[in-house]
Amino acid sequence: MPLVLCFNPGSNSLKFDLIETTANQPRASAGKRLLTGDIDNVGKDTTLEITRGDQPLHSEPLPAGDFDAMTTASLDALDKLDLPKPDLAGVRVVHGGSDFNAAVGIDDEVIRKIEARAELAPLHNPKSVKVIRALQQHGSALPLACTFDTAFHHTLPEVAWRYAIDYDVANRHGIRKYGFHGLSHRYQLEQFCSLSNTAIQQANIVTSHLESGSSVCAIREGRSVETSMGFTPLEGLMMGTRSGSIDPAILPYLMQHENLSSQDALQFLEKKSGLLAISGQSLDTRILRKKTDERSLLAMAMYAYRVRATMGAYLAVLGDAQAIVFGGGIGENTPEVRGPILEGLRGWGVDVDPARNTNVMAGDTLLSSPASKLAVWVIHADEGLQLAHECTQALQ
Ligand SMILES: Nc1ncnc2c1ncn2[C@@H]1O[C@H](COP(=O)(O)OP(=O)(O)O)[C@@H](O)[C@H]1O
Ligand SMILES: CC(=O)OP(=O)(O)O
Ligand SMILES: [Mg+2]
Repeated sequence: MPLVLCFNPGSNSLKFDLIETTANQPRASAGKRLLTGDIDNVGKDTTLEITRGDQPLHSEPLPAGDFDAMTTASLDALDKLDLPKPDLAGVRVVHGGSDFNAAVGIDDEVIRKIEARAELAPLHNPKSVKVIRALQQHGSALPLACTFDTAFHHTLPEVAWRYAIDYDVANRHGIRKYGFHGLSHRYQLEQFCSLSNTAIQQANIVTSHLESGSSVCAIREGRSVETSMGFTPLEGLMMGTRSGSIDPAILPYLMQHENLSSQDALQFLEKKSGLLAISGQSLDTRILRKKTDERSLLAMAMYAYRVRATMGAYLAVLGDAQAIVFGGGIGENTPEVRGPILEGLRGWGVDVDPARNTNVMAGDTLLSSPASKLAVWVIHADEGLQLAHECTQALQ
């Protein structure tokens, strides 16, 4: 019964879980979560919250610090609680490039490769390295493994991963679509198959991971064949603070007319765009869904519109699909976003009672009616369970 301590450094948050797995469990959802920890808004004064189910175990204010300091504070807090000792630790890494198609044990060479990809995932990869270094220095001497968002998308066909730019330049620089949120899309796929009694090889579905970072994935016969994030996690949908896809000509135009360096321009698109830029108030849909001012409503409508347009495109990619799945903090908990998407997909045979959509918040639920040609599921996209599962397999 390996006990796995998993760290998930996101763009804004550090989440961790203590999860009991079994060496030969069939899928991630078989893992058992003993507790979960959450530090939101890393970089500002913040709070570490540790909970077991709904029960608070520990709450501690933390001064502003980076992801290494947050990891050390989490490990210290866990040491003080009377808990069984973990057997291994796992870390989510966003960008593994073409180097990794499965979870691996961590050594210096793995860390070097993660660092080499930092330029392509500046909001993520450096944070994973900070978490890994803090784990190595903590003295608990846990075996360490990591797993990669990009791994699930290794099956993309070339028509999907290749950009229509100079063939040789693209090859020389490894410029291609990699795709992200693979832990979440894989978890949703396997959970959909388990709940609907579908064999993985027969699953043709569209999954969505809708949070601060957001992406959609088309899955044919159980394999990722198209996804909305690309060379970096900036492409695709509108996100909390990220623009998603825009006309690339906007970038040099902005650099010239707003006098921005390439780094400033990237910051503009990664940190100062998305829901935050349009609403002018918040990147968080928990706040925006309660607002009634014009710009907050526009931000929510634009977010939903882009998900709907991408899901529609991916239904065309698949040709024939059984289901769409909503996952992630927004996908699971925001009927205001799901509503216009479901309305827009009526022509594909989606039949969901609007009252049912309004009432479903979280949990693994079939949203659509039995008459719906395309099933609609809400599935709790549990990156922690997937991380624990994959890291256990890597260190077996
Ligand atoms: N319970 C919830 N209800 C509604 N929205 C949520 C909920 N939890 C998260 N969200 C949405 O997801 C976002 C946080 O995403 P998260 O994945 O925690 O961030 P990160 O990008 O750091 O991984 C919030 O800003 C909010 O828009
Ligand atoms: C890849 C990515 O955007 O991750 P997150 O949603 O955790 O920021
Ligand atoms: Mg996340």
